[in-house]
Amino acid sequence: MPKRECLLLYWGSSALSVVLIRTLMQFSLELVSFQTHSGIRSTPIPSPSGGVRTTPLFNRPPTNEISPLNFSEWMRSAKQDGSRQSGVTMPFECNYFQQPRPQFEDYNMKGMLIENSLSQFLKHEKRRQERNEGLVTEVAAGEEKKWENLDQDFHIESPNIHAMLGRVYIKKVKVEFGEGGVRLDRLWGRKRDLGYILQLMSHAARAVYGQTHRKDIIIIIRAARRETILVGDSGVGKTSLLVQFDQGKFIPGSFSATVGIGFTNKEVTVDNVKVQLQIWDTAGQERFRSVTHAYYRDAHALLLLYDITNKSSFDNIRAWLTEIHEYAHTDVVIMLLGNKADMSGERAIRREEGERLARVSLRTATQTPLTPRVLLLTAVCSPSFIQEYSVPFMETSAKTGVNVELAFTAVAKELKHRAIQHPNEPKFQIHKYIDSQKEKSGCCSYF
Ligand SMILES: Nc1nc2c(ncn2[C@@H]2O[C@H](COP(=O)(O)OP(=O)(O)OP(=O)(O)O)[C@@H](O)[C@H]2O)c(=O)[nH]1
Repeated sequence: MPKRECLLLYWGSSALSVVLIRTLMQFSLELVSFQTHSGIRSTPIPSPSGGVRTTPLFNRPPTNEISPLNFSEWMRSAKQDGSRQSGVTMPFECNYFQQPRPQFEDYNMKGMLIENSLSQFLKHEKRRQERNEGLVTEVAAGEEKKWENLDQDFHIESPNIHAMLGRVYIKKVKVEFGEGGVRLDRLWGRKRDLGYILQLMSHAARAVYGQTHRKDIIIIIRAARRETILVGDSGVGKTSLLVQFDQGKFIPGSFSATVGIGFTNKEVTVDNVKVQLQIWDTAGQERFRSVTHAYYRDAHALLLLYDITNKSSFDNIRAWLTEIHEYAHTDVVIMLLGNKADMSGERAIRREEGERLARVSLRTATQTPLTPRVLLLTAVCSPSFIQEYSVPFMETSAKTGVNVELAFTAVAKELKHRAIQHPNEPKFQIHKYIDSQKEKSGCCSYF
């Protein structure tokens, strides 16, 4: 197959880039990788090539805006620039999306170019795989030292690309260029195979260059942090739960309702892999509902809270599930939490009631009312059936911290396993994990 140039555009996920880079190299595509990055919603630019030095590739940032249409020219002029160095990355501003697009307008785009460092990049990735460390963020978090002694010639050995891509969770793919361009969006939240990726690439190429120019291929992928959203009635303790998880403290005192929505970034290490959680704290009050709906769409996980001392917050869980069903993606991880477990003296909802609600919160229960038939159905189902289809449940206390860490860690584990399950690895059983951890910590003795 002849060599072809490829421009890979993506932002948010270094893991995904590794997989795509490997794929593209398989197809003899000469690769130039370019990563865009959200400057507002995340921490400083993660280097997809880990510890590659960040010496500027060029003395000055490119004056012209880079786009698929002027990319070759841009590269040519860049190569003539005497200041070019090898094996480096360079962050630069990229105002790539010129037209207002609501979902992107808050992004301050930054980019980085990885070029000669690619072989090192892949070597690093291979080592990581050998250590069975999965594909998540180590590349981004890599240390400079690891790069020092790597030799240059690297071969991709038996890359199980199909299997790897099968496990990649492409959150949203968007290809949209100028007039007459192809627009491929609303593809988020699905696992895609190699055939699909290649199809997408060819669509993109056609959109930009037409049938006759198939030289360059452009992919734009958004694969962000694992977004987790806290939902539930006002006053159930969503903000307090997040503060407890993030800062390990509980701030007692007068209750001030959340206005709109806020978020916290938190890194959780599961099985030696760092998972970046972006946790969104929503306002429980009805008047903010339309704001929060917009965020459901991008959620990987939803923590649905009620207050064990407040019956109506429990009764409203069904309404929340209906909303989730309507606005969130079908793959979303849902966990039911009965908060304020420290206030057992004022308990209005027994723990078993929470457990039962979680059981009948089967995927279908979001559409089906809780009729006696549904209850009967779940009552006669085997434990394994229930484990597979029920929503994980636990009681928490944002005040004492009971089960708070566990709730988020379980979600992070589930998301990590969904994204990068190794072929020989058994499926992660979130219910079993929660049960085992609860037993270990002896957390629930006072429930
Ligand atoms: N005892 C006890 N009080 C809690 C707990 N969690 C929250 N609270 C209290 O409950 C009140 C409401 O907590 P918030 O965390 O603000 O509730 P919220 O769900 O974020 O409310 P909205 O922002 O309106 O949606 C505050 O006074 C908290 O101190 C808990 O686990 N135990």
